[in-house]
Amino acid sequence: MKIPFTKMQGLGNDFVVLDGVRQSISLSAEQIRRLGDRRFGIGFDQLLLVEPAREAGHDFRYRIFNNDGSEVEQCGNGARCFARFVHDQHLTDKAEIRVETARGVIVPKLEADGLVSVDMGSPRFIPEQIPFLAEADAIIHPLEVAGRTIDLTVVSMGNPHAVQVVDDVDTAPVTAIGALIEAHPRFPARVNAGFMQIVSRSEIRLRVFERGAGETLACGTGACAAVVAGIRRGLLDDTVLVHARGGDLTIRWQGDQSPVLMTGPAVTVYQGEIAL
Ligand SMILES: N[C@H](CCC[C@H](N)C(=O)O)C(=O)O
Repeated sequence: MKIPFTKMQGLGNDFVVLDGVRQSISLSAEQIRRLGDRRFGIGFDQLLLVEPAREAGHDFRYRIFNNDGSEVEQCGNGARCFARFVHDQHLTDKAEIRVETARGVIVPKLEADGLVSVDMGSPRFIPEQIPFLAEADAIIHPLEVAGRTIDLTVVSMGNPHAVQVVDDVDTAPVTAIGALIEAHPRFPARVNAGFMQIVSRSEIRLRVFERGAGETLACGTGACAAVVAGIRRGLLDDTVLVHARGGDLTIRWQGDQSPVLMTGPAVTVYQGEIAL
């Protein structure tokens, strides 16, 4: 069976996007892994599947699969590419769309300047909501990793994030320590590991070792989680420029249960079709 696909990227975090509205698509984890293979398949960090909404008042459903085939709750860079895709494919003419995800509704909006802004919903901190094994919410949770104690701030943006502050992201042990945090037993569903360097109260540099994908050039939910973590720690103001290795995002959060707002690019690279 041949299926059409669109290759997209948000700050170098790359995606294959499939239209599950005009055609019913069901892929096994093995098929997703094969499509995601950068030599034997198309290659992507995540696969995004667009589906019809299940509830009235919503425009679409959005499913996200990591490169390792795992289905996950949320993807920030993917949300911007999703919005660009459904607009360019004429699946909607709305600039602002309401999208169902596994953990709530997000609202991407195509901006006049070509960027895409997304209301990513409110962050969650209660350990069971991350999920993270801990007695109670705390701004900093010490975690034993490879004989070291690392101070983590844990945040759910629908998907789980563990954020630490480092002096220099360029020299931080992202691959070695990120992999150990991702698989740490206190994160029963694994976790995305963020490494944040504070440049000023309105600017950070960030690298993320993503659950199920390894280090990516940018992580949208990781940027949201890092800014929320920095604000909770009293290190950042409510609007922050985030420098990822693939480019910049602007993240805004005004605390408590207010939503996290993310703005950044979404780019179509090419279209193709592939035999499954
Ligand atoms: N690896 C993530 C999903 C993709 C998130 C990232 N690509 C983003 O832009 O938010 C997870 O397993 O929760």
